Amino acid sequence: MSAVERTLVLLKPDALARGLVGRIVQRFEEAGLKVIGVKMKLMDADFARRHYFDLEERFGASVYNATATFMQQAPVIALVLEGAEAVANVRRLAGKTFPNESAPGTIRGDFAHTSKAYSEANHQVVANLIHASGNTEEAKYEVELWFDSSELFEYKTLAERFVF
Ligand SMILES: Nc1ncnc2c1ncn2[C@@H]1O[C@H](COP(=O)(O)OP(=O)(O)OP(=O)(O)O)[C@@H](O)[C@H]1O
Repeated sequence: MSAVERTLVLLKPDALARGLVGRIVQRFEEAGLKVIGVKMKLMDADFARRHYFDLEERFGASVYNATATFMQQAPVIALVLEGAEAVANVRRLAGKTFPNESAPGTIRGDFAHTSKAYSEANHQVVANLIHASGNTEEAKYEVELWFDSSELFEYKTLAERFVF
């Protein structure tokens, strides 16, 4: 079933360090997605564990530790995006986990280039610029983890909410 959905995006420390915040947000806006929530936050170890609660189980302790440490080294920008099938569409715009496998035209494919092999040789950190919720269940969990409902903008009219 297709629907208007909300999804969480994190602009990771490499996106901020490289000055790509505006260009990445522009990609989502150009695709018709609306920003309905935004904040900057320095994650602590507890919050990183809550955000990446299944990463250690999926990829092991070294990937978890490297990712959690990387995400805590500088603030990230969290966005809630709203649009038609926003979860899958944001993943499509983001590209694959490893930027070298991401098609040109995607955010990771256009603005990054490193590979799994490079990541393995460099402390298991993949500089892939953004996080995007993986599915609708994860999106619900992550939006509620990062934002209070009072921090999200509710579009009041169909014209405001319309997604192209
Ligand atoms: N093999 C790996 N080596 C290094 N880091 C990894 C590896 N696998 C996953 N990660 C890190 O964990 C994050 C989450 O992994 P996941 O498989 O959910 O990736 P994704 O769905 O492409 O990205 P994200 O969930 O961050 O949007 C990745 O974005 C990356 O930062």
